[in-house]
Amino acid sequence: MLTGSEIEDGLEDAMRHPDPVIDIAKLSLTFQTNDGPVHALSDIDLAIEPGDFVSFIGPSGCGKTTLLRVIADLERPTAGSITVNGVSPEQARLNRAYGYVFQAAALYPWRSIAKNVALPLEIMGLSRAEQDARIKKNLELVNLAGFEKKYPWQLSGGMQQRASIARALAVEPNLLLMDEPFGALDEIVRDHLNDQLHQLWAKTNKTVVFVTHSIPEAVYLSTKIVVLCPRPGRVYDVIDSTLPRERTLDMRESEEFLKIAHRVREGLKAGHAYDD
Ligand SMILES: Nc1ncnc2c1ncn2[C@@H]1O[C@H](COP(=O)(O)OP(=O)(O)OP(=O)(O)O)[C@@H](O)[C@H]1O
Repeated sequence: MLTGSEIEDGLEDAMRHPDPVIDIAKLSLTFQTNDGPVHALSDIDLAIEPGDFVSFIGPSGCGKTTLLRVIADLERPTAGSITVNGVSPEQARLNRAYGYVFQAAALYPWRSIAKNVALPLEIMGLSRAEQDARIKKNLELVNLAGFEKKYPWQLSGGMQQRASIARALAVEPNLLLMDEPFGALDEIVRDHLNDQLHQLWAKTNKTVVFVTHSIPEAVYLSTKIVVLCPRPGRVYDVIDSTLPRERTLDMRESEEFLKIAHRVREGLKAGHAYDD
């Protein structure tokens, strides 16, 4: 039988080393195409802890979206293993473990903002009262309270993207998967949304996996930055951020920020050199 102090030690250890939300080992994915095999992902090892904000960054074609799609069970790996919340990606998808945000807001133009957020909740068969409560809570979280009755075309691009984040959050996942959600927006709007996303993450304590091409965006938002390189798509570097969890946009001028950005840039350069 375990003694009290052994149980305490075990609990402390579990708090220090929580079970990863995403655990990837020796994972590869090869697409078979008419032009021959495409090695989109090769030998990926990665653990993502609860509450992490992880960015995948790398040049076009290095497998960022494919890796996100594997986590979401939209692609199946050809080798290796992956668990999401301790179960297979398929089971995690069935458990509605994650919300997925695409590059385009992908809102239905004939539905109001509230009705767009409600869509997955209708599919889940939630009561009307529960749907209304979740719509209200999540639109408030993304600062869109008061826009329930508007249609997507009445909102700016940034607001539409916030609405699509509210829709992803409405299923109450512990994991948010975001594929270049701000890639199509101008820099000022993007800065603003990065700030809001950071606050939202800090408030909700979700685990976020975020695909980006932008070094400042990755460094500003992430607790962990995964630098990928192409042909075959693989992990070149994993950087645990030394910035405090609380972030402000003016930190982007700090020495620490520039040091991390430099390391990401070096990784991207080295990955390209392999390709040339
Ligand atoms: N369904 C598919 N069939 C065949 N090849 C594919 C498929 N999906 C992706 N690929 C290939 O796999 C590789 C990785 O693609 P992926 O879209 O994951 O890269 P990415 O890093 O997200 O690129 P980008 O930054 O341009 O979005 C590329 O060579 C791509 O052409």
